[in-house]
Amino acid sequence: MGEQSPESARSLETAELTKAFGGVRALDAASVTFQPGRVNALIGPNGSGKTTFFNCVTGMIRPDSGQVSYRGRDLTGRAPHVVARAGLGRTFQLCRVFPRMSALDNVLVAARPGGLVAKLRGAHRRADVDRARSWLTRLGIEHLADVEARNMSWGQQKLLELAGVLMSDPETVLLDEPAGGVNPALLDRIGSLVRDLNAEGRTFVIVEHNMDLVMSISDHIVVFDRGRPIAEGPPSVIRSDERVLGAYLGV
Ligand SMILES: Nc1ncnc2c1ncn2[C@@H]1O[C@H](COP(=O)(O)OP(=O)(O)OP(=O)(O)O)[C@@H](O)[C@H]1O
Repeated sequence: MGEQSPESARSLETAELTKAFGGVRALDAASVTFQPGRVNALIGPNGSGKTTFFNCVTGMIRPDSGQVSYRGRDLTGRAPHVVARAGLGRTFQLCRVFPRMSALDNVLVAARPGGLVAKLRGAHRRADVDRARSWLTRLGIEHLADVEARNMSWGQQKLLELAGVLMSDPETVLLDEPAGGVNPALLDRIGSLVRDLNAEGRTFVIVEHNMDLVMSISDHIVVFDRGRPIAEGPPSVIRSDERVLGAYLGV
């Protein structure tokens, strides 16, 4: 990917990333750069390839061709735990938590690959427990530490999943529809949390349909249509871009 500036040496980049499902080109030679230190958003109409992009970047599915690199390191087709260890954390559109485990245990189990084994042995490290509690506190759900995830609201479960991701201290966090199905109060909390975590040095890439949230928290927006970027820039530019409007209207 040529000579790199210090910024791009730390960025998340894809080059010509392509993935087809049968006859559908979910990703069509998508070349994207997400700079470090920003709140980046990835938006686009339904079916434009956003989740497939996340899945290819995080090793959930293997692209047919093209490359994924992070901080100058080639991560193409690497397993999810390798991608996570490289500093990329991720939440899912359909939030992934263990429904019959307490909130605290969910965060502890997410902390490390051996977390579930440690849980079964009842042998969590004190330092991990303290850290898990402090993330629950930071996300405003410490009062639910002993509540089973299935008894928490959808929005609270999303915060819980995020707490688990943050336990691994990722430098970059990929959020898949953080606002989906979340009530307005919690939405505000998620928005300010993302901004605060970003101010502390964490990079975000957020797939989101809630345009109010996207426009209010993003520094940089990439717009997908039919599996590839069609526009990018700050919210002020994206808001008035005719290609973006056209993509959403299907013209
Ligand atoms: N596992 C799969 N099998 C078959 N087709 C798939 C699969 N995953 C995605 N697709 C197709 O690939 C295209 C891109 O889907 P993708 O979920 O990546 O889009 P998206 O932008 O995330 O959509 P949404 O905003 O609705 O979540 C769609 O046409 C979708 O139907």
